[in-house]
Amino acid sequence: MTSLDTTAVPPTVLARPAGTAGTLDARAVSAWFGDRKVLEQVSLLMPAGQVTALIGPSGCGKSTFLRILNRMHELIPGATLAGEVLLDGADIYAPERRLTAARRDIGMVFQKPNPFPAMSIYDNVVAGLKLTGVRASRPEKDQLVEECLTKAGLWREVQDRLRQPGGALSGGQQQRLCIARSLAVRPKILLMDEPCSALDPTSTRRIEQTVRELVHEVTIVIVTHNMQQAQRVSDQCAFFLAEQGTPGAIVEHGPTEAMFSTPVDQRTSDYVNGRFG
Ligand SMILES: Nc1ncnc2c1ncn2[C@@H]1O[C@H](COP(=O)(O)OP(=O)(O)OP(=O)(O)O)[C@@H](O)[C@H]1O
Repeated sequence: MTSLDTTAVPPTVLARPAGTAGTLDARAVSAWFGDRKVLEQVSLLMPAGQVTALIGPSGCGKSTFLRILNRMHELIPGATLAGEVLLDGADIYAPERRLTAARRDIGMVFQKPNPFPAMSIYDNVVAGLKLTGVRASRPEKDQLVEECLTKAGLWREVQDRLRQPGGALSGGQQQRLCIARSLAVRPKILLMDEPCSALDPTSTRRIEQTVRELVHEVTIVIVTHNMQQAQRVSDQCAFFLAEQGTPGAIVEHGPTEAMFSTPVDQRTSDYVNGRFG
């Protein structure tokens, strides 16, 4: 290594400043499970610093689309896809791009809170660093744990018991711990797949509040079946539909307020007003 060879030393995650939300641009994304096509030419721009809600009836491909956005779809046996996903202009599926880079830049929070139950709250937060090969000193970790738990709205509740297991927290707290864990690698995008569906109304509102607080520094894409939630948290919505055995596609997308008050397509109007789905 020469003194000019900066590429040989990967910058640490901790060197990346917080507040670097990215733009995701899905272009003509199609998806298959075996020979069954489940998504048809889905294109959607998810702008930096905004919350995009993916709405639509069960089975229309929202979760599949979300998994394509951080390269989790390809892990499912028999699953294939076509199209492009650009993160700040660079295709996350480009052959030279490493899978771990996509995962680091694009975090995911799942429907069911999935902290490592026996691991301490502190270790849960820093777990992602190890998985993405990043070393951090103890003071750096201490700082990161406080920062991420604060951003996830959990610090005040757990600051005195950081060494207790993550599994001992309530469901809502566990979900906020998972959000903190995702934030620890400083992602540019956070994908959330029905993050509140297993939570009570109070925990749900707390997560929604967290989403709004976070969006200034991380772009959020959230799947939700809850139309009130979509209206409360999102800046724009995309309505997915898979009609009569056809693959899922976006019927309409746009600013959330317009999608709910003046939808262009009758099917959108029927769905957001609870007439089907
Ligand atoms: N692992 C899989 N293997 C085969 N088919 C799958 C798999 N996962 C999903 N599918 C199918 O792909 C289609 C889209 O499913 P997906 O879970 O993306 O829809 P969704 O809109 O997220 O549904 P829900 O709102 O119920 O979560 C469905 O027909 C589903 O049965």
